[in-house]
Amino acid sequence: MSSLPTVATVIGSGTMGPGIAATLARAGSTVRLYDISEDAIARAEAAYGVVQGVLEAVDSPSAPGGSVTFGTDLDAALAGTELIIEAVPEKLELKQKVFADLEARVGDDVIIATNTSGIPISTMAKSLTVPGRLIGMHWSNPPHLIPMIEIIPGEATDPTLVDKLAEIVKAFNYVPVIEKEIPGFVENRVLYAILRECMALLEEGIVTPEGLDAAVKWGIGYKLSVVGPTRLLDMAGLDIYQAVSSYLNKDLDNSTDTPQFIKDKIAAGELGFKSGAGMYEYGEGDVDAKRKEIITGLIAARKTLSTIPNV
Ligand SMILES: NC(=O)c1ccc[n+]([C@@H]2O[C@H](COP(=O)([O-])OP(=O)(O)OC[C@H]3O[C@@H](n4cnc5c(N)ncnc54)[C@H](O)[C@@H]3O)[C@@H](O)[C@H]2O)c1
Ligand SMILES: Cc1ncc(C=O)c(C(=O)O)c1O
Repeated sequence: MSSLPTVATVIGSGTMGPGIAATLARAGSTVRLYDISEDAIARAEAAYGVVQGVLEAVDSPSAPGGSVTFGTDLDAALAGTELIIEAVPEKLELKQKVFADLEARVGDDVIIATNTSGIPISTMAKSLTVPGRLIGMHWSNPPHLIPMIEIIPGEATDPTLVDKLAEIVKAFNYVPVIEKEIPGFVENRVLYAILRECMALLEEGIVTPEGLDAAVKWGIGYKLSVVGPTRLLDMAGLDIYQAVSSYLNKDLDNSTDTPQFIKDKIAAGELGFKSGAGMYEYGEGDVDAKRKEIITGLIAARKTLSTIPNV
């Protein structure tokens, strides 16, 4: 019997919600995608066919009976739900307000999973009436393509939820990684360590954005997609790691704040794809074209990687 919930609810239909909902629905769940914004729901509905096409292209597990319904009626979205996945903006107070609204409407046995990028689960759980039902379920963007989910219990999380959620994740053929709670969890700690150094290299004018993207894609990116960092050390030799890290580690960027040039871009309204400029400039149609190239590349890479053994 599948461990998938018969009915699941996704709260927040922005960048992450629609792909999460579609992945569960394709695997067989009845999913209700809820947002406070009518516009966000309309965008998700309009894009649903494309997301389904991507799931088809990567042979995401499919079972009959699954579906997504879209709406702004919270009670309707929660009727009969067994699992709620919260994907509203990364603001502690907002998430806590959402949890209070949810808890007022559902029974104590309903699981609340949060897609937070790194706010500690224990901090969020403090405001819950049933703190044991809250667990971290961190999907990576785009969620319908990146087949790995971090599972993070907080101090109060019911321990049985960890295995239960891991079984749900396996049921749609994703890899669950169970972690201990720490700010940023594992994936974002590693990503933000890389991004911190990358931004410092750009700020100091050591390399161009194009050069940096090429060096990371074809150097560490390509290699790390096949060999994880631990195995990489065995491949390189621990003695080499010691020799290099003994002089390099102290030279690496250790700033604790966001770089000023990024803050300046944000102040100028340059947020990336969503505003037509960011690290790069985008002309008419460029953003759509880049999004398409990225999705096409991720589909091709996932297909290839799925044929390669874990080394
Ligand atoms: N974007 C990413 O790459 C990414 C990756 C992994 C995890 N996350 C995390 O997932 C969560 C959502 O991120 P996102 O990028 O999808 O955000 P987003 O801003 O794109 O979308 C959030 C959606 O939540 C809706 N919303 C706001 N308040 C709400 C409420 N009270 N009830 C219901 N809906 C509400 C908004 O209308 C919006 O559509 C965040 O915690 C984020 O850190 C994001
Ligand atoms: C820059 C950045 N920050 C956070 C996340 C996820 O929490 C992602 C991602 O999933 O890709 C990201 O790119």
